[in-house]
Amino acid sequence: MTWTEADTAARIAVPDAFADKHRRGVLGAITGSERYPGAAVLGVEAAHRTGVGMVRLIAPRRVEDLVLARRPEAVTGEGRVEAWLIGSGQDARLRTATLTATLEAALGSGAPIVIDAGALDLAADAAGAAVVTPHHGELVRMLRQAGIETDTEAVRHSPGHWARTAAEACGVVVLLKGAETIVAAVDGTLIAVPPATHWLATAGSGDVLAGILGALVATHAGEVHADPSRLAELAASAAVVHGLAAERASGGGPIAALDVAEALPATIAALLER
Ligand SMILES: NC(=O)C1=CN([C@@H]2O[C@H](COP(=O)(O)OP(=O)(O)OC[C@H]3O[C@@H](n4cnc5c(N)ncnc54)[C@H](O)[C@@H]3O)[C@@H](O)[C@H]2O)[C@@H](O)CC1
Ligand SMILES: Nc1ncnc2c1ncn2[C@@H]1O[C@H](COP(=O)(O)OP(=O)(O)O)[C@@H](O)[C@H]1O
Repeated sequence: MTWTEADTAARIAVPDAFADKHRRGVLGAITGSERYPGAAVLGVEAAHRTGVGMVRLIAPRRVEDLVLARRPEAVTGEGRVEAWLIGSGQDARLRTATLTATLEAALGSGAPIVIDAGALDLAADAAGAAVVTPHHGELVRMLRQAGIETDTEAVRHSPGHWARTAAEACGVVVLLKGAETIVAAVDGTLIAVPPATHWLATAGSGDVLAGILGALVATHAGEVHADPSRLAELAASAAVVHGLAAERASGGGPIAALDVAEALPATIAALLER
């Protein structure tokens, strides 16, 4: 199955007269680190520009300061959230015990969760519906952790096969990034995403994708609770929005990751007008 723009437009939660920032959905983001603070900036920016009630960021002070300088809308510290985004801009090898405990609390909360980059090794601890967003190298690491041996060349050759293998082995939705983006549902169903501009192969564009997906999950958290299979559809929708925003930002030329995030509102408006 190939996910279309019409499928994607149907997964955008448009606020109505009864909307308020809490009802629309609050995304909790545990992202960024001293080493990669920018990833948190990119993810929070992308989440706001995709449309979400609120973003609560839990991060070191320097990360908070940088995010707030760009997005004063973000709220820092703990509080009620409908969904989580964790791991972007983190390195599992450098993780402190405090950060591990914070991530484990989010994973154990039962709220739907988007697991990226430096939290992928904790995916098995998710108590609720979970979607992981690895690139090829990260997928190989996840599979190894599950006792399945492969390499990036094999994943590049058969991305659908390896995404499905990881989804079934780990019990999570897998959004496998790369020149070709594929989503594997927990039951092994594959959803193909139309190819995006290759200008997307630039640092931080994956952090933007994670923020888009976080916002889509936070604004559909009730539906995901009722039917966890919805998560794969939201993952495919995030990838389509990401690709369209990249196309719009690029116009045929180079892009920086933040350009993709900035193009999100016009991209979503165009999708809804279809
Ligand atoms: N501005 C920022 O703060 C940025 C932070 N980032 C963060 O940097 C951390 C490390 O991420 P990386 O992916 O760089 O490092 P990783 O340690 O995950 O992997 C990089 C290694 O994996 C290999 N690899 C194999 N297949 C790959 C593929 N398809 N794409 C990319 N690398 C592949 C590369 O050769 C490289 O040696 C993550 O937490 C990420 O979120 C990056 O997103 C870049 C931008
Ligand atoms: N050759 C390519 N063509 C199109 N999109 C690509 C290509 N390579 C990577 N991408 C996309 O760019 C993003 C890169 O994400 P990721 O590898 O996590 O990078 P980063 O960690 O720097 O954010 C993903 O959305 C991926 O699908």
